Amino acid sequence: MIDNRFIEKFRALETPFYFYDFDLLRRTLDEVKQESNKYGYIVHYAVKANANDALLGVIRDAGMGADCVSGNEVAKAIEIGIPREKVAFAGVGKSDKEIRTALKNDIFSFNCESIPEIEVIDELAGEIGKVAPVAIRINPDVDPQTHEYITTGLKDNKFGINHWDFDEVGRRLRSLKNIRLTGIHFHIGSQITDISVFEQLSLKVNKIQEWFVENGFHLQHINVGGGLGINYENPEMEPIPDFKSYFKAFHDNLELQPGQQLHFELGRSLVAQCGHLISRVLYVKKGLETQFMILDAGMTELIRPALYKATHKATNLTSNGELVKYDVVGPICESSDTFSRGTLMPVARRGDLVALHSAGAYGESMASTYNMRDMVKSYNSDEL
Ligand SMILES: Cc1ncc(COP(=O)(O)O)c(C=O)c1O
Ligand SMILES: N[C@@H](CCCC[NH3+])C(=O)O
Repeated sequence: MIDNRFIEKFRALETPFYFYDFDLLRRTLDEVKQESNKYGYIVHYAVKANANDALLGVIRDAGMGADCVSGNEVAKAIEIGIPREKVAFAGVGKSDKEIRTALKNDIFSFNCESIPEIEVIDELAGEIGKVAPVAIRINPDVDPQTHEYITTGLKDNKFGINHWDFDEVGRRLRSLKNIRLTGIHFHIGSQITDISVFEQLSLKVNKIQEWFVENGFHLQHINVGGGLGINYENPEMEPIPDFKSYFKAFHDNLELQPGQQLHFELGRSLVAQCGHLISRVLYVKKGLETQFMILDAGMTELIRPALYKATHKATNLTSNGELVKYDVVGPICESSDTFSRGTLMPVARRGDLVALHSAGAYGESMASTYNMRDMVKSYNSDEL
């Protein structure tokens, strides 16, 4: 999964660090463009998945737009050179400062998540004599069949506007002068591996679109968010996700009006498999019934296992000895700082390099300095 020439380079580097394989990233972006172009669909990148500068540069060079969830993400996308007319801003709690940043930058769309938010955007746009382009984020109540913490489109989730508020939204859209409705937006969750979920979403979108048409609203675009999952258990079998089936699910089920554009905001499926967290074995220690492999990387660098009990396949890059069962853990002062339990891996020694795979999405972007640790570094295949 990681070319030997890079492993040789890793030996001289201080760990832990993220390593991004930009060749795989470019191939993934080529594939997503090829499959989405078949239907004229437009793909944006969800910056929250990974805002690493070099990685964002590759995304920009691929011509993608950016889905942002904070004022700083909006500013970063624009600073990196993503055209402002391809930048969208979502999020349930946009602050006045963040809204002003986005207004100042004349972004493509504010994806609005509540009636009070629409009113504030109207007010702040009015103060500077602008009309803000607004897409209404709708909660379609579709179960994405994923972890409850990354489920976002069920009716009791905090995200989006529910159907019982549509009439009220319609009144605001007609009366407020400093906003302009451009589209509707959905995002039902992340790490979705059952394609039929996207078929269900498409059918719900058709129904919801009917309401807007019946009420005299024209929608230039529909944004169905992101969510396509990846193979964490066997990343080597599926380095590039099945974009073909993904886009086809929408094409076969979602009815667009003439001239209407369908937008996507993919995060994980674009960047997860190109990223690996590289660490060293600090100690191997005997537990009651197990052996602990204690790495110099922990939940500060990759929080997903601690937060969602997520799996990241681990490989010892420098040992091919006999297989031993390990609990692979980090150095942080929390019992949840555990990457996996009872994992069969080649016998480990102090100093071995261990990679945690599929870590390009929600790895570095969720890293912290808890326990006063250093912020994790990163390298990519272009520079090594
Ligand atoms: C509004 C929005 N769009 C897009 C994404 C990207 O999702 P994913 O990484 O699952 O493709 C997210 C994160 O879940 C999101 O909250
Ligand atoms: N951070 C989550 C994804 C959340 C997506 C944002 N809505 C993960 O690591 O899987």
